Amino acid sequence: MRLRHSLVDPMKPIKKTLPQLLQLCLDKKLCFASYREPGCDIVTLAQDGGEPLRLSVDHEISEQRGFAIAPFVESDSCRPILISPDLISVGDAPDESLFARLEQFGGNSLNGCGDIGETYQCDHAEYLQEVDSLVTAIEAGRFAKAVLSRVEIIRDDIREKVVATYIRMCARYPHSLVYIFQADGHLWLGATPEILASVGQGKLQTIALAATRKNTPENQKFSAWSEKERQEQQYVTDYINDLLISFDLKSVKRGLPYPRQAGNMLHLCTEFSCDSHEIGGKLSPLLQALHPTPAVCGMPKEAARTFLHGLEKHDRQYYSGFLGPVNISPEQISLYVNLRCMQVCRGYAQVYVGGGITSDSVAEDEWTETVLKTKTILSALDN
Ligand SMILES: C=C(O[C@H]1C=CC=C(C(=O)O)[C@@H]1O)C(=O)O
Repeated sequence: MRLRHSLVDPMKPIKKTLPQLLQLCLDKKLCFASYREPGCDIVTLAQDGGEPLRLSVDHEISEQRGFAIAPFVESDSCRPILISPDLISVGDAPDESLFARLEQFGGNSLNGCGDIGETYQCDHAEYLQEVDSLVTAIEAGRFAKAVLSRVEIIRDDIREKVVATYIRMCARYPHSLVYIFQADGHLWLGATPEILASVGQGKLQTIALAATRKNTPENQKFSAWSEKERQEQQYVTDYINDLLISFDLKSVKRGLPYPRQAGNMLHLCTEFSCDSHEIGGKLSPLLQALHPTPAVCGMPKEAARTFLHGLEKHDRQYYSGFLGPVNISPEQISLYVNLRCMQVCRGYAQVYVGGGITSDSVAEDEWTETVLKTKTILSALDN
């Protein structure tokens, strides 16, 4: 009897894949990030050495190169950091040689999912009460809008599912920045639709994004959106508009609001752009003034921030901070607000969601909206 030739040539090494590259970065406890911007290839970058660069106010972001991550509020366990690109892989078929190089890279036992201790998870009834106390404060004239957030804890060890979830999210959310990063004791992944600031091809761009509906053909028409929803987004538009004027940017162009897709949802969006030369190569002062916008904090900013600080019992950490690639492609910066995201820890994971509250908010509807937002991550986690 003659044996048939095997279809696999035993002498030819089997090509390794992007999921294997990402798993190697996780297992070696490297500082790394992988991301996919709308319409672009997946980019993976890894750093040789276990600690990311800590960013401070002295670092002008446009002079850096790497994947930048900034928290909502800086703390000892959550700092603004930059992962350096000692190795870059573009696309989903990484070159074989990258695996050998990665094997030589040094990681850090502190990287990867730490056990930071579960964050406070407020339940349905408590969330409704928090919305009501915000509405009361708004009616008393303390501020006009505040963005309340909460955490949903998954009591399961999902570390083995992280890479597959990220790959699924890349396929499912073509309109979002999809990312995974591991650094400084943190492991996060997310799919965010909100550009905070992007610079490239001579343009600076940002958007005012707020108000949420399910993605249906009817909701894709601006006319379907209520006065409450339009007002909720208008606060963000006015804030960004005034801020760009205060920076004396003369070439600012502003579009009309339209419903913009974000996974299974739509948000109202107004696009802003101006000539990037007007900021004279200095993006950091603008970022510091811009962030957090009323899409994640409130209006006026300080009054809302102070009230939220007293109300929310969890630490937002990197949720509603911002992150993205800085000069990975030359002179191209894309920073997104960190929404629709999950922090992976040893034995559990935490999904962060929030929503804008105004005087017309109905507490139960606000809860339902946050449940919808958790689905961005949870549906990709399951299958
Ligand atoms: C704060 C979040 O979303 C913001 C962005 C778009 C729509 C929002 C809203 O409808 O409230 C939020 O302002 C979040 O997803 O956690």
